[in-house]
Amino acid sequence: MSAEELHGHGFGANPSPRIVMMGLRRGGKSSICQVMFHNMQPLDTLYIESTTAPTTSVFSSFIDFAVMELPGQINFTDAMIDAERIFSSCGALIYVIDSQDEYINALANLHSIIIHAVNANPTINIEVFIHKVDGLSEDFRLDAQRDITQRVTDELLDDGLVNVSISFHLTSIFDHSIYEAFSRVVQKLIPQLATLENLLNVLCQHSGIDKAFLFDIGSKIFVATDSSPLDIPTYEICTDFIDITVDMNNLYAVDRRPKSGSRTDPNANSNNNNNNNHNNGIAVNQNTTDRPEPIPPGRPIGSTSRLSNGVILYLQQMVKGLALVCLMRKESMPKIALVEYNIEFFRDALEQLWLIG
Ligand SMILES: Nc1nc2c(ncn2[C@@H]2O[C@H](COP(=O)(O)OP(=O)(O)OP(=O)(O)O)[C@@H](O)[C@H]2O)c(=O)[nH]1
Repeated sequence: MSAEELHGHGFGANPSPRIVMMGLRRGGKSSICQVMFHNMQPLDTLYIESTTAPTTSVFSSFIDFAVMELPGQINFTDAMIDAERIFSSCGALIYVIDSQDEYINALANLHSIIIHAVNANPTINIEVFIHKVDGLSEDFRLDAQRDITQRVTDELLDDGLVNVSISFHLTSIFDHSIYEAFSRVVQKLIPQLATLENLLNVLCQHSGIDKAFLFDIGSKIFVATDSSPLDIPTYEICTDFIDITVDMNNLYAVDRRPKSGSRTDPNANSNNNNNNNHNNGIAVNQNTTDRPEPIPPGRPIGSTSRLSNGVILYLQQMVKGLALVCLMRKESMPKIALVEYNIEFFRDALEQLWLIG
């Protein structure tokens, strides 16, 4: 792979901050990108072909991201590969390790990549995905994490690299762990994160909400959450609730496109500009003409549901394809008008933050 090939695949043309994804062959990089950003079913990744050239996935959320996957065989000793150019303007390096395979070679490869990355960009976040943990028992997962963390940090210390920002995540495309890990990676790159968390804390405190998330509806990455403890089952319930809400909205959405011959609705157009990337699931295509037209988004999605244990789930779409998802106890339900009143303030604050951000 030449430097031209590397840079010809969108590096430099895409919105920042960028995330670079690397790792040995068959580690699971393409599968992660396909499942996260292209809605591929995890089982279908079995048939993915090996990546031979860099590929970029762009997704637009509170801020815009480009995730670039580099092929497993990239070699930084090749004079044509310019590590400075790859890493200098990227926010995070995700390194994917196949935990079901012998990982000693992967650790050596990771170490040399960290050295190149940190030399080019000392503030880069190194995110190690200990991947495919669905095939390991709970004990083995923790052992693998402990062993990999120990080996990687020892080697960095030996090289005098003490200030490297490095995190380790146990991941699998077969459960929600990959979404949680990616959320953590993305959150570190959002400059307004502390403000978003503060806003969510204030909203929870004043509205009887136990837990609140700000989700990107398209990718199900959570952009921020309040400071109360987070457990995976809660996160899973929220992502399932988003899926159900979007599906239900599809069923009952109104086609707001102007009828043929009628004048274009200017509001529909301006809505479309704002939400173009995130209108999946907001309106159904009922067009009967030959060429499918882009569908302007309908009303923002929203729904409330009560679980069998009495917990209330509440979802409201906010700006930029983001959704606020809250969990409340049933005692908060009589105060739902207050909750919704406070959420309107939250939405205003979010709009202002987005406009000035
Ligand atoms: N069990 C399990 N298998 C996975 C997981 N993620 C990916 N795989 C499988 O791993 C294999 C390799 O995945 P790829 O996504 O092609 O790996 P890659 O790192 O992109 O490989 P190259 O393109 O060769 O660099 C596929 O058969 C996937 O189905 C996971 O979380 N668990």
